[in-house]
Amino acid sequence: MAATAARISPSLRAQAPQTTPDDIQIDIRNVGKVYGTKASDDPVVALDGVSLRIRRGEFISLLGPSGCGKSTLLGIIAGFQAASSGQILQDGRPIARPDASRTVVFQDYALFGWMTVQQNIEFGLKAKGMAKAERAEIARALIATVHLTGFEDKYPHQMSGGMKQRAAIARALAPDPDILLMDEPFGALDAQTRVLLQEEIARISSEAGKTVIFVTHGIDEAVFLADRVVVMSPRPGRVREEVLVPLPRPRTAEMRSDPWFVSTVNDLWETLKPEWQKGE
Ligand SMILES: Nc1ncnc2c1ncn2[C@@H]1O[C@H](COP(=O)(O)OP(=O)(O)OP(=O)(O)O)[C@@H](O)[C@H]1O
Repeated sequence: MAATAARISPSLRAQAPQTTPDDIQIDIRNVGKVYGTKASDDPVVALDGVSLRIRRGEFISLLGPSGCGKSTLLGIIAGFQAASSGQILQDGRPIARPDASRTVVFQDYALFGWMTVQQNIEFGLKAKGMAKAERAEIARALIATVHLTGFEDKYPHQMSGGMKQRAAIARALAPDPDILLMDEPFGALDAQTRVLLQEEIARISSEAGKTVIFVTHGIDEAVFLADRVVVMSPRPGRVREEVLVPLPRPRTAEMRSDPWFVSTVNDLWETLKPEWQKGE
């Protein structure tokens, strides 16, 4: 079963937003996932009894050691795969398949190599039958949002990792999804680019008012970005604890030296270190 809120101090708990049923956008109910259920396979229990309720507009970081089921959970929320038990509701309806209300940003950018930045961003809109002028305008605005103006006609191989990930974020935002799912999106980037993109995704997600679920191994990244950090246990993945982040928005670089930020990152590291070491 999910252990919840063990780390939330009474003073922070008082600051936690009051949640009404209408605010809940994603309701993860006792979800389990077992891989390899054929007789010839050794079953792998990736998730066991995960329950989590996510508010509209909330930024959730899913943090945990390698193999704890973070990507599996994200994939079930996306609709790419089914849960073995339990269910996930979006606005009260079970998620059964991928749809444009939830888009995903992956670590490896997943851009089409034969398309320019502009074409990549327009791709989903074109598939929906949107007129050329309208989709070009949406793409132009998003290109400006992710600071790629001037690179519209570049192909992915002509850009750095950080630029490709900006383009991938713009492409994910193009259909105007309600929910943005991000699976270690900055994992392949160098440390400096990572920090810059963290600040940008914090800005973009609050400006756009999206619900974001952000999978990461990075403790400081998880805390810097989130309204709530959900810490998962080693496999089988369960919700082990949750940390409410009281830092105001917009998040700024100086907050990384805020005493609460520093001590929370250190506490989480102390908690997770033995598991990280075991997983090495
Ligand atoms: N298609 C699959 N078939 C069998 N086992 C799988 C499959 N996908 C994932 N697993 C196993 O399920 C467990 C959870 O994997 P998952 O990728 O969800 O974890 P994760 O927390 O995202 O890991 P990482 O941080 O390393 O990406 C792992 O033990 C993994 O080997």
